[in-house]
Formats: sequence, structure tokens, C-alpha cells
Amino acid sequence: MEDCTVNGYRVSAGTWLIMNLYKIHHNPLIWANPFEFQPERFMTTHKDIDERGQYFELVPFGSGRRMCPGVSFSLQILFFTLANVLHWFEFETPSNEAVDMREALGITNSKATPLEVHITPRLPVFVYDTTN
Ligand code: HEM
Repeated sequence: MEDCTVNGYRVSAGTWLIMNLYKIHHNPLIWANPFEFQPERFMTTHKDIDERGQYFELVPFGSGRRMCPGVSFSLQILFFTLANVLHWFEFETPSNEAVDMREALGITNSKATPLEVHITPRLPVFVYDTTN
């Protein structure tokens, strides 16, 4: 290990660096309306961005040698679970009001207000019978 200079900043050997992912993921130079929940941006303006640590604008799993080893597992399970839940159930807010997508401050990302939803089966009843 040795001292180095990154972007004009002198960093002494042994310094602990903690990335501010919140700032990176809300950079208005990269993300238009960074505080708006716009998942469609990943199908339009940012459709070619990859979340596996190669594009430093979006690094939810970190990057490099210490990045999350659960990345492939997580991406498969997330899509699989979400697709299943949406296929099996209908989701509605109590009076069909819009979901408040504001965030609360914290180490992990959580909603500012609790999510209230009514969940109803959308398939014929016999499909949910796991004893068959
Ligand atoms: C959506 C789900 C997940 C997200 C967003 C996530 C995110 C992260 C992030 C940001 C790091 C730190 C990477 C770094 O220091 O650069 C990390 C580390 C780690 N993650 Fe995940 N993770 C997820 C799921 C999982 C799962 C399912 C597993 C295990 C089955 C896992 C195991 C680990 C381990 C062991 C580390 C430490 C790696 C190291 O320090 O060398 N993660 N994860």
C-alpha cells in the first residue's frame, strides 16, 4: 500500500474510504429528476446501464473484488419472486390512491410512509391449493 492521488485528492496509505452511494445514485448530472421514482428510465434513457459493478453511476451491489457475491442470486430471485407475486395476486391501495414513494433516511432504503395494500387472488381458487 502507498499514498496516492485520486481526482486531485491526496489519499494516505491505509485510509478507510466509504463511498456515498446515496449521492452517486442521486447525481442530477446522470439521473434526471433523481428524487422521482421513475423505473421506466431503465427501459429508456438508461436501458444499457448494468448493475453488476461496471457502470459506476449505478452500483447497488458495489464493485471490484469486494462487491456483493450474492448479485446473480439476488437478481434472479428478485425478478422471479416479483413476477410470481404479480402473476398470482392483484394489488390495490385502499381507495385507489397513488402510492407515496418518498423515502425515509436510513442505512437501508425504506419508505417514508407505510404501504397499505389490499391483496386479492387473481387466478382460479384451485390453483392456490398446494396439497394437489
Ligand atoms: C438485492 C440484494 C442485495 C444487495 C442490493 C446487496 C448489496 C451488497 C453491497 C452493496 C455490498 C458491499 C459491496 C462492497 O463493499 O463494495 C454487499 C456485500 C456482500 N453481500 Fe450483498 N447484496 C444483496 C444480496 C446478497 C445476498 C442474497 C447474499 C448472499 C446469499 C449477499 C452476500 C454478501 C456478502 C457475503 C457481502 C460481503 C462481500 C465482501 O465483503 O467481500 N448479498 N452486498
